[in-house]
Amino acid sequence: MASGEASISEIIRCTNFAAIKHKNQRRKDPESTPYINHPIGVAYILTNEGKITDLSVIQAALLHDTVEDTETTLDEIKEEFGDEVAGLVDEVSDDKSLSKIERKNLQIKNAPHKSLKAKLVKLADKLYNLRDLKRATPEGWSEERVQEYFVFAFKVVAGLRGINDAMEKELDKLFKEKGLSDS
Ligand SMILES: Nc1nc2c(ncn2[C@@H]2O[C@H](COP(=O)(O)OP(=O)(O)O)[C@@H](OP(=O)(O)OP(=O)(O)O)[C@H]2O)c(=O)[nH]1
Ligand SMILES: [Mn+2]
Repeated sequence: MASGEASISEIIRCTNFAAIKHKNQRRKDPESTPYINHPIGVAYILTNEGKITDLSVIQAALLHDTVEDTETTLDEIKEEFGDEVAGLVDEVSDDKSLSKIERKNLQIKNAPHKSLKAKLVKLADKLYNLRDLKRATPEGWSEERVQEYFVFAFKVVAGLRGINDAMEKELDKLFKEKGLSDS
């Protein structure tokens, strides 16, 4: 079998796994969009805009919120998708036993030390979420909370820069609209 065909099968297997894991979860927008739209959209930002075709990065993107937000364990990811993908999912997962403030601060602090592949997933995750915030305000979020998320994302992205011009330019457009800029 050609390697491209093998990758297509792997990507669909991975998408199916994530869809099953997120099946009962919805986004926080007023329409309660199915949660799986987010990991699929993150993977699509990576291929379509980031021009990333590395299989492990795309798999990690599809799986990136399974361990953090569902019952899925890293061992399960390892069993199904191997050590590299499991390592990437681990790198992009917050430790949910910590307080929200601690988790957010750790993301800012740790971003510069992540692997290149994990940084790519994190950039695409933030780009998706900021576009989503622009599209619809999550239920119960004030304008202040939206702005706080932009400021938080800006600080995380500061530690992820210099790796993908296309995604960084798109992020900068959104930051600029919110009065955030590097210079
Ligand atoms: N913009 C937006 N976000 C939504 C929506 N529904 C769910 N989310 C998720 O909410 C998280 C951001 O909300 P917060 O209040 O900051 O975080 P929390 O869910 O962890 O408490 C993101 O998690 P994450 O992907 O793990 O990213 P991050 O928190 O690590 O940045 C995002 O994917 C929605 O409708 N719009
Ligand atoms: Mn996410």
